[in-house]
Amino acid sequence: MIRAHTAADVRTAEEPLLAAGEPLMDRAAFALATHVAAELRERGHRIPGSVILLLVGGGNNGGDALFAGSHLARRGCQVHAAVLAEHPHAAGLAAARAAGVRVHELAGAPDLNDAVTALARRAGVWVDALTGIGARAPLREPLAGLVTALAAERAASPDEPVVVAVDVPSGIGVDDGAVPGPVLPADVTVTMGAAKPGLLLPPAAALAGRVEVVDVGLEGGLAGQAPAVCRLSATDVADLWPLPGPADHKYTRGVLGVVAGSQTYPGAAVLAVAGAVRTGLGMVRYHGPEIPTSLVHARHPEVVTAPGRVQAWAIGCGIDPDDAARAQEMERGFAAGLAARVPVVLDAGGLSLVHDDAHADLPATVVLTPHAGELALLLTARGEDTTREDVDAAPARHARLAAEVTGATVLLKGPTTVVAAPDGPLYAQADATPWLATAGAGDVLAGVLGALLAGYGDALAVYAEGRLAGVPASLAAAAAYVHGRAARLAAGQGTPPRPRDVIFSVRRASHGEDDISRHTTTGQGGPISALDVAVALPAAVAGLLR
Ligand SMILES: NC(=O)C1=CN([C@@H]2O[C@H](COP(=O)(O)OP(=O)(O)OC[C@H]3O[C@@H](n4cnc5c(N)ncnc54)[C@H](O)[C@@H]3O)[C@@H](O)[C@H]2O)[C@@H](O)CC1
Ligand SMILES: [K+]
Repeated sequence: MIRAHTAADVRTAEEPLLAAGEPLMDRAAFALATHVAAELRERGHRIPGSVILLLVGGGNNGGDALFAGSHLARRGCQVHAAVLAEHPHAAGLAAARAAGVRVHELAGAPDLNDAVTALARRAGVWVDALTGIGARAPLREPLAGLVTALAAERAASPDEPVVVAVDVPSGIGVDDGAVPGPVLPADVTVTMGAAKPGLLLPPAAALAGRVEVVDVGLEGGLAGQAPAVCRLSATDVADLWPLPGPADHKYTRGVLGVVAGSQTYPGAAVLAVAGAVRTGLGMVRYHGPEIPTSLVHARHPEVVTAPGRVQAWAIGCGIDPDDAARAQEMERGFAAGLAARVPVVLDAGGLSLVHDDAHADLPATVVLTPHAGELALLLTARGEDTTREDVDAAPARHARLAAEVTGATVLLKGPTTVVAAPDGPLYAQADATPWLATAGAGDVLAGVLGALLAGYGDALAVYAEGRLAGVPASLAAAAAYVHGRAARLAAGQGTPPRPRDVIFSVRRASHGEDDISRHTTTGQGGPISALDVAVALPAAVAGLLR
């Protein structure tokens, strides 16, 4: 699991170490230099003679780069430092000069953008050390204008330079993932001590590239702090996955009640049921009119239509809340789920059930699965005027707000799926592929999540009491992971990139385990349908449990 900690928590953890004279910046700089060298090697460049540009701001972030630059200069690189602050890190500057780094003091220069762009044009690696966790986004001028110019230069450059961000891409919201101004997109972010929330959360996460976490010795200090954002890896999901034992039968494995699909959208029923059945559970009880029931049966003869006890509900895919009969059925399922204190997934039309506060103060075992537009409608209906654009600009904040307003767990769908409970850590899962942006994919996810929640059986009922309210959130993140993994398999892209929790300052050899992700995430893959995703689920789960 990747655990991201806020800037304040990182500072608290580093304080006693700095007081004890621990060389945190030396470790950070050495690891940074090692990663830059590895990037050069990976692109087939020799390290001696490579041209590197450091973009140096006024704080310790700039200090990291200056010390790293001195290591690289000693390894034969031609290192240029564009120093953009009046008072750069003094010891870092001295070390850089002593090692032969060419220092260009450009603070206040009238032709700043031209001067830095000219240096950038000659460099194969740009190290973004303008600001780190000590800065508040957005970047101020003149750095904002400079970053805009550099981003344009990079996009126009025939052989794009590698951009390595130090700690965070300068200008992102470190704690909230906001992108309120210009940011130079990075290929790699080398982050110190622990991942930061903005490296996992959209929209900033998309600007961070691959994230390498450097162990500078903060782990002990951070162990006592709750992470702000988590990202589950395959191992975490496997640990959460309910496995059938020899004594299990269909009822102990979990039964899911599904209210999905309608005359108008019959396919949603098939897809939600396919998602559930192929994720693995004891039984699906489907509630619906003749069409889509006949379609569901044609594809899944194992589905039962007789009402009875269930351990979870999945409600709302392919249902228009204005369809009175279906709306009534949704309401019945929801009320039954709440009364029995079993988990309920509300998707699509099912979200209308919480547009008013008729069911106030929901338990965290109710999981809402909106996309950005649906979340905006829900928040607006609950008195928090919100547009889709607002949600896209700050997905995590709005998911959390919806969780606080309703009490439920909120899984906000998007290229990065964000899960928020009313409290506890957020989850940010980026396991899928853009090929997954296709009709019906969300119906499959509702089925996956419903099956996983049902698989926990009555055990989850205790969480409805408010204890361990974060468990449904971790299961929702696990469902997003498996859904994304199935999509990648279906698209022919292999398994999701393996998040690397900690990369030690000395990088392992290129055949090491850490390189698995590169081999499995190359190829662009190809188009998939929602049903393809459902079909790939058993293999996705099996691969996970291997
Ligand atoms: N936390 C840790 O354990 C470690 C942190 N280190 C580094 O130290 C960094 C934090 O250093 P600092 O606290 O000095 O702060 P930063 O270097 O992040 O930022 C401070 C500098 O940015 C400028 N600034 C602030 N907001 C700005 C804005 N909106 N626009 C333009 N300029 C702005 C300030 O004037 C100052 O010069 C980390 O990001 C990391 O790179 C490492 O050296 C060692 C270990
Ligand atoms: K930076």
